[in-house]
Amino acid sequence: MRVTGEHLTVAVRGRRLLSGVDLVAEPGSTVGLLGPNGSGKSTLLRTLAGLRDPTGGQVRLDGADRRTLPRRTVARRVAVVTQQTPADLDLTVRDVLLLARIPHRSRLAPVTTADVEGADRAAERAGLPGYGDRAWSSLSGGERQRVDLARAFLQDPDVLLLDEPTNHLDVRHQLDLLEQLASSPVTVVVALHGLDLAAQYCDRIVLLARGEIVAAGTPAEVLTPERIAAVFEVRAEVTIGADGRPDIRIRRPS
Ligand SMILES: Nc1ncnc2c1ncn2[C@@H]1O[C@H](COP(=O)(O)OP(=O)(O)OP(=O)(O)O)[C@@H](O)[C@H]1O
Repeated sequence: MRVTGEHLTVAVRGRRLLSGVDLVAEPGSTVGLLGPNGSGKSTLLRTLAGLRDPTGGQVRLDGADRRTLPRRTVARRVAVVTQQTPADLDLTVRDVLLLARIPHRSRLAPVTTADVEGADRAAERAGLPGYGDRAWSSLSGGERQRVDLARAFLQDPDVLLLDEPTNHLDVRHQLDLLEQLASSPVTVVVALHGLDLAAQYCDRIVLLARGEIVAAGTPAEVLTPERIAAVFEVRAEVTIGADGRPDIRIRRPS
């Protein structure tokens, strides 16, 4: 499914959080949103996800205005993982995973054994075997994040919108997740802070600063030392590898 943001503007009390942002995520591609703190990455993701209405512009899914599509269709086809999962949910890991199947079940249909088995298998795939009965609130930050991501995949969506999904993950789980995203047929838009990981795994990068797009294109086109210095105010050495992707080394300030 193609995700398009057309000239998206978001303003709150006269302050522009996004200004005329255009973005296209082609079916099956992985698009990375990069930018400094407060540059508008979460606002853009939440707007694409329909969690926030744009003040101007529109979001299209395969060309159709998102607002004209039935809610249930969108809930089935678009999975969202934001940074704002409440910590005090009185739910088990299995309960949280079962939420993924709600848009796929007919109304009032009970949870089936197959649903429960599917949820437990998803926990196992997330590296959390036997965690089904564990209280959600007892999980570590990284474990919660892995369950959240497992829930998104269990939804079997066409589009995944992820806000900093690696921020609690150890390095191996970061790589596992990005491998999974890059190799899946799902269209992914993902906000990331790691320039090196984004460069290695994303098909395209959209670089934001102060609510506007500074650059968009392949990682090699966008992540040049000059642009990294201008936007992030750090010095970086960039070499292009045999695969055409930039290898980014952030230097200690001298
Ligand atoms: N509801 C709101 N009211 C006022 N300002 C807001 C609101 N939501 C976000 N902002 C502001 O909009 C700007 C963009 O925020 P956003 O969370 O989109 O940035 P971000 O790029 O995701 O940042 P980070 O890297 O820190 O997560 C910030 O300056 C933030 O303070």
